[in-house]
Amino acid sequence: QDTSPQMNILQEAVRDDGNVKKEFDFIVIGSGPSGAVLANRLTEVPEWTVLLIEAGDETNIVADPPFVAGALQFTDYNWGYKAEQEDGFCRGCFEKRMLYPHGKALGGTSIINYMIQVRGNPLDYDRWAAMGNPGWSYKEVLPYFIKSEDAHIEKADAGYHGKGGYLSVSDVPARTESSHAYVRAAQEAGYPYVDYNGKSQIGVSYVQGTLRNGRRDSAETAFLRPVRGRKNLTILTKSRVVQILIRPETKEAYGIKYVRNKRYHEAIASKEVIVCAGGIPVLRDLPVGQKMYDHATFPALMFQLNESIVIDEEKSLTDLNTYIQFLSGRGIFTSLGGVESLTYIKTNASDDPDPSYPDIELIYVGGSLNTDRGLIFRRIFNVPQETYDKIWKPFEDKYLYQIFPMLVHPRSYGYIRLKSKDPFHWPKFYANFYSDPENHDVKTFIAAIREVRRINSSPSLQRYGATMVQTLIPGCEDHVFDSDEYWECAIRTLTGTFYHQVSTCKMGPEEDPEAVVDAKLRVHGVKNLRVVDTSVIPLPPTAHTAGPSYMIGEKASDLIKQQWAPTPFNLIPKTE
Ligand SMILES: Cc1cc2nc3c(=O)[nH]c(=O)nc-3n(C[C@H](O)[C@H](O)[C@H](O)COP(=O)(O)OP(=O)(O)OC[C@H]3O[C@@H](n4cnc5c(N)ncnc54)[C@H](O)[C@@H]3O)c2cc1C
Repeated sequence: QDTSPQMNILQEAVRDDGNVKKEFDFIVIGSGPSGAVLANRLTEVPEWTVLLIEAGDETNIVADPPFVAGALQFTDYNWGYKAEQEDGFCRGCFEKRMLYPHGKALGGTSIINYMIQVRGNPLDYDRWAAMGNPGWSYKEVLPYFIKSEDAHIEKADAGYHGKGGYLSVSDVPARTESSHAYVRAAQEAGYPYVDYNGKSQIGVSYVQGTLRNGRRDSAETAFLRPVRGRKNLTILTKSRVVQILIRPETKEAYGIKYVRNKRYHEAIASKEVIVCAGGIPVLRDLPVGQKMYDHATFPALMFQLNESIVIDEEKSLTDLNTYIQFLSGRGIFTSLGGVESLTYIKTNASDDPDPSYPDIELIYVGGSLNTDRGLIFRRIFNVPQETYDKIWKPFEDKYLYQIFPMLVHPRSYGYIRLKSKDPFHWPKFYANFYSDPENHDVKTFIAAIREVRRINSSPSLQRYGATMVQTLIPGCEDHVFDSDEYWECAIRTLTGTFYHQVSTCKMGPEEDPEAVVDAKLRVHGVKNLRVVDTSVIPLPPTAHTAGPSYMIGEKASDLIKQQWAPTPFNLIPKTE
């Protein structure tokens, strides 16, 4: 029984015989980072008409303050998926499942995400290219990252950032004293201060966020709002695509069928249909959804400090000043849900030959799951109330910071299955974390936890008496604290994700049995149909995935212009 609200629409939907057929040059399905960029860039060509179609609604100012990012998961801007129950992880989560939020709004997941902006490691892209995807090496994609960007970063590496692009990437105005202590401590532990979106990634840095004047800069505010007046751009919200129309004889995509206001409609694309729906499988006979990588985390690595230098949410929210500060783009509301700094490390579990290739990202939060007394953060990680009461509650009036290690290159991968042919049925997500035969993913996490402890022992944090919270995770009491067995139990008991599902429509050459699209993002064996979103990413990047998704949108726009533009058009890099 599917209890999704969308089911009701289907039951009530009736065939609309008075279908208004509309024809466009391009139909873009989904308005997340990739789709919004495409809608913007394709309508730069005055001769073209574009329909951008989005299942979710327009957003409003609720999404603006970065600090409330986590709470947006509990609004209608989230499809509300959950991953399936499996044995090897999340054993102690509520219902033994992870929440699997996905944005459903104009702007896609960039409406509910944490705005952490990371491009990835140069090797990520060089490896994509080496897998048979010409055009995707770091040297070739870097211009697209720069093209999108309007950077406001104090310690930016010269030559790596853009000015005047649509997407504002900035330092975060809110920084706690504890984050300064942590950044210093990481440097004392041997990590250089880096611009992780610049020359090299390994090191520590304050986080860069997609913020404009301290507010969320989403795919909608950055790429759609400034061009909504274009006559050749039609945006339809609350319109859900249920089918891509394909001529069976020629295998050519020529339009879509969608539901809007409980009626079926069709729209025709004279050139292409472009799927930017964030990896929801819509095709058949190709290995869609067979492989799904994701970035796992462990949400219970906390350290206690002896001074009040972390986020004090209660005090901030009851202080009028907090609201006044936000009006001028300052103060705690500009914090990315508490995320303040990132450290890229290569643990001693890594067997990658390249010394510049991290295997873990450490996300520093100047607070913990108890900063809001278990209201939102606990629910995000599906931590049961009893577990919260045991681990976090006793520290509610203490000062905790938390590190979320993110496994950037997991060997384990999961998959997606359709429940039925009904497009209104939610798919089933199997994350399949920690299932690689050599247990390498778990070993990497354990190595990361030990490295975090080493950083924590540096003088700048010891000055505040930083000590690890050592309450045993329920279910792991039989193990000795800090033994490898204990940590393995802990990370398999409380497990989270950073929501970076990739590879479900993998990019690769035709001879690659896992590939769904080619290096120009055209679906193998179907004409006039592309997939342009994070699902094409062939290997998990050393990044959060919105950054790569904007880049993929930029690059795809040029690929499409190269193929169809009536006159040569402002392409990067220049075509020969
Ligand atoms: C809670 C959360 C926090 C995150 N935090 C970060 C972060 O801090 N930094 C970062 O880089 N990444 C983050 N991510 C990931 C990142 O936001 C996504 O990877 C990125 O937005 C994906 O972009 P996309 O263009 O592929 O698709 P999406 O942004 O997912 O957009 C897809 C759009 O398609 C629409 N759609 C789907 N099906 C249909 C249909 N049938 N008909 C019409 N429309 C449809 C959806 O409603 C949605 O609006 C986070 C993700 C989540 C869930």
